[in-house]
Amino acid sequence: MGHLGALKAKLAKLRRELLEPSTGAKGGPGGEGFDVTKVGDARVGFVGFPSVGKSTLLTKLTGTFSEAANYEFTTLTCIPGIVRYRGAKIQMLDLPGIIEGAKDGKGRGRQVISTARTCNLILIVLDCLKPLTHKRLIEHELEGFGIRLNKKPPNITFRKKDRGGINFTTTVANPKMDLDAVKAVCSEYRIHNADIHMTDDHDLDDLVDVIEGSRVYVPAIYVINKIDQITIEELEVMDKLPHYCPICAFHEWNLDGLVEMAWEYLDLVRVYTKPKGKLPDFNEPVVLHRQRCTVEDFCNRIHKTLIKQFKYALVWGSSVKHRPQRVGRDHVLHDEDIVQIVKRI
Ligand SMILES: Nc1nc2c(ncn2[C@@H]2O[C@H](COP(=O)(O)OP(=O)(O)OP(=O)(O)O)[C@@H](O)[C@H]2O)c(=O)[nH]1
Ligand SMILES: [K+]
Ligand SMILES: [Mg+2]
Repeated sequence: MGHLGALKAKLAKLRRELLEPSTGAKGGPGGEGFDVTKVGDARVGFVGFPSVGKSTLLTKLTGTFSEAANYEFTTLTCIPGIVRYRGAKIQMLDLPGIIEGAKDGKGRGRQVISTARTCNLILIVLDCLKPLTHKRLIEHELEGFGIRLNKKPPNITFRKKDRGGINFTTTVANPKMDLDAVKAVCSEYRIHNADIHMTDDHDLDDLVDVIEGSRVYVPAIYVINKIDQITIEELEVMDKLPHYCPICAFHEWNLDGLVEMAWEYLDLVRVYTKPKGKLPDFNEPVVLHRQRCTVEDFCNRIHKTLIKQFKYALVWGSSVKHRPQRVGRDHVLHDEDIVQIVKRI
């Protein structure tokens, strides 16, 4: 296991070097995405092999035209569109097709994957006639670029020290890694003193991720397109797989289902503002992400300086017992709460 740890760490270091712009033999900034401004409340990127139907999907979902044709690499740049759903504005990005080796500089692969890193959700678009092989290849490309799909950041705390050697503690009964392996990984990174504590059963890859840093954890949906070409029996099998969403972009089958699923995966929280003495504004919710949805986050979205004048907030909704209830800035809001900010005078 120690040997494996050392190898995994070596591999991760080599991968990182390969991706660093300075070492790119072909020149040019390797790690840069397309120059498209982030707008709206969340960003969703379409990643897939050429001609799986990404542009057809963008056009049908957003009404923004993106050229579609039956030859590969029809799309050569990033085409943004917007979907309005439940009061939120969701930016959708059609991207050029990627091929094997994309992350290492093939085609526009790096630009595509760098842009995918900036998304709150990735739609991996697959042609239902060859989904499994393509799925693995795309996952491999994204993972090689530090993107972790449908995964939480590992529950490993890592603290470097000046002395005392490597300390590995865990609450897990039969952990997937032992002290030797942890030491081997650390020594690859020339770390000889550190406290490492693990609460969930993670593996060596997760440890390497924690030490390497700069990983992004993004939800993903496997969008199985062109289901007009398969039988109902085949469709039923695919429909049951986790994170799968079968559609037919061309005939607009199950696009509602896809948007609904995207909404769930984005995990957004809508908060309605209520000016004093007036009815709440239900048309323009403030949209927050579930991980950052305190009253303070809400204030910061309305105005930079609002929190400085903040006295307390009145909240109506499922996050409180009374209606309204007085809460402080740390209070965590729920979807569809109504908030009135009371300022200091
Ligand atoms: N049968 C069928 N064909 C589809 C469907 N969606 C798209 N297509 C066709 O597939 C071909 C490729 O579609 P595009 O939308 O250009 O695919 P893309 O993924 O954007 O392709 P690139 O930009 O080249 O990477 C076109 O001929 C589309 O008409 C579908 O649901 N069913
Ligand atoms: K195409
Ligand atoms: Mg396209």
